[in-house]
Amino acid sequence: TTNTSYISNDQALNAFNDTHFCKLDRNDNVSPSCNVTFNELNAINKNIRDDLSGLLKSDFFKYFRLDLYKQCSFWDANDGLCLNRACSVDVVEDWDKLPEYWQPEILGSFNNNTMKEADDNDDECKFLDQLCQTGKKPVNIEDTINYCDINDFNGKDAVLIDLTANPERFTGYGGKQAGQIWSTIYQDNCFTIGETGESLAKDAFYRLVSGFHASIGTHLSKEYLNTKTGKWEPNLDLFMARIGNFPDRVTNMYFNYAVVAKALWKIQPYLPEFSFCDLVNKEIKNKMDNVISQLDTNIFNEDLVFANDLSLTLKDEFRSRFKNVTKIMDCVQCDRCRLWGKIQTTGYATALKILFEINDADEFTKQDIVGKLTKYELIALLQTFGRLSESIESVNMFEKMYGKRLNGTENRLSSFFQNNFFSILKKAGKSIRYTIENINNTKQEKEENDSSQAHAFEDLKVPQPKSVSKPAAGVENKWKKGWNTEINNVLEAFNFIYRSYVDLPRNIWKLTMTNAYKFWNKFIGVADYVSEEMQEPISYKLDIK
Ligand SMILES: Cc1cc2nc3c(=O)[nH]c(=O)nc-3n(C[C@H](O)[C@H](O)[C@H](O)COP(=O)(O)OP(=O)(O)OC[C@H]3O[C@@H](n4cnc5c(N)ncnc54)[C@H](O)[C@@H]3O)c2cc1C
Repeated sequence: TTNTSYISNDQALNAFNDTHFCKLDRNDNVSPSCNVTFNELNAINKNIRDDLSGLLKSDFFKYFRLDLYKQCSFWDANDGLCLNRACSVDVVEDWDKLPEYWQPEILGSFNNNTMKEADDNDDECKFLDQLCQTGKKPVNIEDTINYCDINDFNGKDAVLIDLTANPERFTGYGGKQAGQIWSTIYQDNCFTIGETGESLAKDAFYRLVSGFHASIGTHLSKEYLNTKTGKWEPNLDLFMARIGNFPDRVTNMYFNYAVVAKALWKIQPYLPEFSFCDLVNKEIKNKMDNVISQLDTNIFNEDLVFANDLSLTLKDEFRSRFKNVTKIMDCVQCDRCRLWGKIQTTGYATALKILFEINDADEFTKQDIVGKLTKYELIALLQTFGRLSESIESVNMFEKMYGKRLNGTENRLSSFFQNNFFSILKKAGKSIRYTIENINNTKQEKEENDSSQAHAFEDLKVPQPKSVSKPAAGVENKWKKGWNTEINNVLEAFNFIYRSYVDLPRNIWKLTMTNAYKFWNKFIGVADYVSEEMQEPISYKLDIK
């Protein structure tokens, strides 16, 4: 069910006492299988951001090829079609602007059923489903090591998509259909093998799915369509309702980051053998090297996942279940969501293949597996890492927004508590007390002075001066000051009451609009969203001095 994105006064007051965003200790390790803390991953991510973004925008990595309209094999998916413009994908039509290796005549070879066959005379760049390895030819792709269906990318109905023109963001897709996809994916975690003692594999599977889900939620919260302004902007409330209030979901995104990062780290030794076609080869390799050299082996320990006798059978089950997850993407009824869903599940599938299939293998098999990686698996791997990198950056951005809001709330609340009517009365009480106390003190001081003088004169045996009957000038001033304070306090209190009445219609209007928004969103079936301004608790809006 959708969590409400409205922050009530009570919640804000609780938040006032609880400044710990996501309730995570950033110095803790991300998981038992990751020897790295949240802070360390944040630091790594900061260092690689620029190179990674540059890489993903390069001509080599920014295009993806996919059969977007593959039949959903799980159920009749005619239900819940997303008709929003934001759900659609723009496919490439102006081919002239594309680099040579994406031209239709070269791409045309994809539609050829013989494309996977080795051909000694072929230009290496034409083997676009393989990584164009120099001196190596594509070989038969075995399906016993794959965690996804790698044929999704070379079917005759596959289209080429510029990912930079189709960013993953809020689409309005949701409701029963999206819920059905997610629950089917989570149900895939019901392993039949290794009920006991193998919880790490199940745990890893759940974390992968949940981290993927949370990462999507983070992107759609970061690029949310503000229907009032027509601008794409971050929506803190949506983020908190979907992810920020669930530390485990945030953790699972970091876990996924560690998994994919480790897979990239593992292919680094083979990087010199990759050939990304002459034009971009050097530049891409340099950038990839810059990114991967910031990672290290401690990020994730894949050896722990399948660690006992059951491991082989469990690994098979894990593989086929994850393959199912990638297939379920065909049932997503929003093109843009399906595209990014497919890319990311393929990215995770590729990471799992690299992590688990080359683990105990000899050097020849390792090279063979990495050598057989298809271009689309590599693009998906890097793009998925890019998505996770952005998710982590977004978590930190939302944390700052949350802190700012909290400070704002804190100031407004403390200003409210300092200046509300009762405080003013309390202050007034204090100042009355202060005035009376002052008068008493002055009296006491005077008496003490008189008596001490008496003692002194007694000691000196000289006649005592007569006591002064008129109040001293300082006491008179304090009376006057106290009186003025009282008048000011009364005026302030009246002003406050007056402002409350003036603001009342505006607050009633806001309350009505907030509920109308919620009702409308529910009626048209989009996420329960109330615009930022509407969400602001009304009591904060009272501009009390
Ligand atoms: C493959 C796929 C891709 C999508 N891509 C996009 C997109 O690009 N843009 C877009 O706007 N929408 C996208 N959606 C829709 C989006 O994911 C949500 O389904 C939708 O916004 C409705 O959200 P919701 O709050 O109803 O709960 P949902 O996100 O649908 O979640 C259903 C239930 O799962 C549980 N849950 C939620 N998050 C987690 C988590 N991280 N870990 C564990 N449990 C969790 C909660 O109990 C929740 O009620 C996509 C959906 C799918 C299936």
